[in-house]
Amino acid sequence: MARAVGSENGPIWALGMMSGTSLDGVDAALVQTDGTRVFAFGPSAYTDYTDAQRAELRAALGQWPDGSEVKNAARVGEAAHIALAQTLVAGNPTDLLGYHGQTLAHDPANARTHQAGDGQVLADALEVPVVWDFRSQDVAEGGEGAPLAPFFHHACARFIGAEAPIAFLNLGGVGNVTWVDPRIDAPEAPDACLAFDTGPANAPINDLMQVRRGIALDQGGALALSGTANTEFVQSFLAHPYFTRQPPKSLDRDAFPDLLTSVADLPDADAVRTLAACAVEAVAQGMRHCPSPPTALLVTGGGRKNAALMQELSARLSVPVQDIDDTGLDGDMLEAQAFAYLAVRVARGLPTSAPSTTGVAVPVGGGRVSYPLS
Ligand SMILES: Nc1ncnc2c1ncn2[C@@H]1O[C@H](COP(=O)(O)OP(=O)(O)OP(=O)(O)O)[C@@H](O)[C@H]1O
Ligand SMILES: CC(=O)N[C@H]1[C@@H]2OC[C@@H](O2)[C@@H](O)[C@@H]1O[C@H](C)C(=O)O
Repeated sequence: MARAVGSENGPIWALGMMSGTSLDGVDAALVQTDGTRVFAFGPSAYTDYTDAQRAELRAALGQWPDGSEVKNAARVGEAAHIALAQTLVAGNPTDLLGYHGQTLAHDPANARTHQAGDGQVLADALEVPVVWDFRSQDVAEGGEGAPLAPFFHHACARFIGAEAPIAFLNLGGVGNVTWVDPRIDAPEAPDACLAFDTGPANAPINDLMQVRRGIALDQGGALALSGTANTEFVQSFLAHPYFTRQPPKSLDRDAFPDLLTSVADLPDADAVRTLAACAVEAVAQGMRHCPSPPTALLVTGGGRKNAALMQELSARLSVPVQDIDDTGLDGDMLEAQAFAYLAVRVARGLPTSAPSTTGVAVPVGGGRVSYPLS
């Protein structure tokens, strides 16, 4: 029965799971899709990593599969994903799983990307076929391996009935933008999407809060709102060659390793406000690459709850900036839903990225499928 997943054409229920770069926890969400259209969104769930789990994952950041901390990280990640998936699989029909795994290292220039864990372990534990290792094929064929959510954004734009170009901004640990034209049917068509990572977003803010205040994030952006950005620093940040590179382009979580030390002399509030301003300016630079002005910028990911980021985005951009939840989509679950959608595309032999989304030479369907042994 499991092997029929790829040969049927109708909608099925897929459970997508994502553990993002901010290392906060795991998102899981069900989507009913045929790999082209979204038919319905199902229940979702989230689990925070414990401090111990987060520390074990963090210890493996930057490591490749032979790294000394990788086995631990894989075990921790798999266990957290399995426990969360069980809560959803038990009560909901689930035909397929999309398992992204924690990105530990990402180096598309050298055709390498590494997400922790093994889909076979999940398939066996959950008794559901699992699509995983979504990014390797893309980087092997010359792509950036990221972002991969753009095809799903295209489907979402059509789901909400958008009739003109619209953009999605994910403010996770890293920021990424997808510009989509929903009037074009196939997301892999050359003019349907343009996508790229904008720059650091919440990751440096979280890191700073952790180092200076011993807390995980700047709740609501309150601390940033009480500070003032150091514009000189923001300008020097913008001189980084990443911002003049043409998209598609992607970033590793720690691609700007000097950010925190550079704001070391600023008071906490000014330092965090400066990092927020950097994230916003990176988006503003990125928006210049859009083929046409979008009708709106729909902000998804945890950063949409940071009022400093949202206020500055609105002030800085000429397009309307909107919390994606206002459209009826779920900004907390969009990435997990993306990997549900992409899993079905992989199972059905449809591409998951294209020259316009990752810079890959031709549209490519990444991902491996593991079937339960029993
Ligand atoms: N209420 C809030 N106030 C301020 N910031 C918040 C709030 N909620 C979440 N965030 C920020 O958003 C982050 C989580 O966002 P999200 O879950 O979208 O990131 P991610 O999926 O881990 O990263 P990525 O998309 O880069 O893989 C948190 O680590 C925090 O920085
Ligand atoms: C290599 C990797 O895991 N990249 C993530 C990260 O987090 C945000 C941004 O950087 C994006 O490129 C990507 O994730 C989303 C889900 C994507 O592939 O669309």
